[in-house]
Amino acid sequence: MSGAGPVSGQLAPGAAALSTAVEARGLSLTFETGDGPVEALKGVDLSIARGDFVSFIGPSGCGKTTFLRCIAGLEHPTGGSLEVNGLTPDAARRARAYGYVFQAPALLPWRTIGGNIRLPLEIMGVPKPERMARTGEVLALVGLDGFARKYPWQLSGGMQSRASIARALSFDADLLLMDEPFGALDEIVRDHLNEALLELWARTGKTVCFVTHSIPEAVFLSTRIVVMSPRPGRIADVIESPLGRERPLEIRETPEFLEVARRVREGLRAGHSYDD
Ligand SMILES: Nc1ncnc2c1ncn2[C@@H]1O[C@H](COP(=O)(O)OP(=O)(O)OP(=O)(O)O)[C@@H](O)[C@H]1O
Repeated sequence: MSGAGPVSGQLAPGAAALSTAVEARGLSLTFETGDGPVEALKGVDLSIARGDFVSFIGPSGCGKTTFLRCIAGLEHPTGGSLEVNGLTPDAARRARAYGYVFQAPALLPWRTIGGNIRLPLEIMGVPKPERMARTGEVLALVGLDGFARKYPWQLSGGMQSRASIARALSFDADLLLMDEPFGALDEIVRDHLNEALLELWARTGKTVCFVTHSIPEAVFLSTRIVVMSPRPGRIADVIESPLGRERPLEIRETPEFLEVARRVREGLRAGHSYDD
C-alpha cells in the first residue's frame, strides 16, 4: 500500500502522553444464554503498547471477537477493568479512538468506494472538502488510487478488503481493530495484503489488534501474539516476537520465524485448543 504520506495521528483527548493503548485487568464477560452461562472471557490480563501489532489466535469460541468488541465498547464486560487510550471503552468509542475492520468487507453496494469511505466522516459531520481530501489520502494509503468512483462489485475480493481498511482509516483513529479481515481470501491475495498491511502499519505507526486463525499470518504480522483457549475464553500464552520490523515474505522460511510458529502451536496445544 503506497502513495500518500503518513497521516497525522488523532488520539482521544489526553491520550497523546499515554504509552498504553489497551489495558485489560481481570477482564471477564459471561453471556447468559438459554443453555446457561457462557464464559466468553475470564480473567484476561493484557497490556497493549501504542504502536504494537498484536495478533489474537485460538480456536473458534475462545473469545477473540468478544475481546475486540469489548475494546470497541460494543460488548460490556461483566467483570474486571478495561481502558482504551486511558478512557472507558464507551468514552473511547465516542472519541472515535478506533477503526474497525470486519470479517467481511461489508461495503454498501449502492455506494461507490469513495462513498463508502466517506460515510463515517459524513456521520461525524466532517465538511465536504475535508471528506473528499481524506478519501483520496486513505485510498492512496491502501493502494487504491483512482478507484473512488467504482462500486464494490467492480472490485476483486482483495481490493474490497483494502477498501474496508481504507474506511476504517478514514477518520485517522490511532487504533485499528481487525477481526479476521483476510480469512476469506486465497493465499496469494492474503500474502499480498499481509505485506501491504505491514507497510501501512510502518507508515502510520498505528496500534493494531488483529484476529486470525492462521499461525503463519500471526507470526508474519505481529510484534506480540496472544494465544487464547476456550471454555472459558482466556489467554494461554503471550509471545513476544524476536523478528525485526522489516519482514519480506521470505522471512517465513527462516529458523527464527519457524521457532516462533512452533511456540504458538505449542501454546495452542497447551490450551487443549484443538483437541476437544
Ligand atoms: N451475543 C452472544 N450471546 C451469547 N453467547 C455469545 C455471544 N457472543 C459470543 N458468544 C459466545 O462466546 C464465546 C466466544 O465467542 P467469540 O465469537 O468471541 O469467539 P471467537 O474466538 O471470536 O470465535 P471465532 O473464531 O469462531 O470467530 C462463544 O462460545 C460464543 O458462542
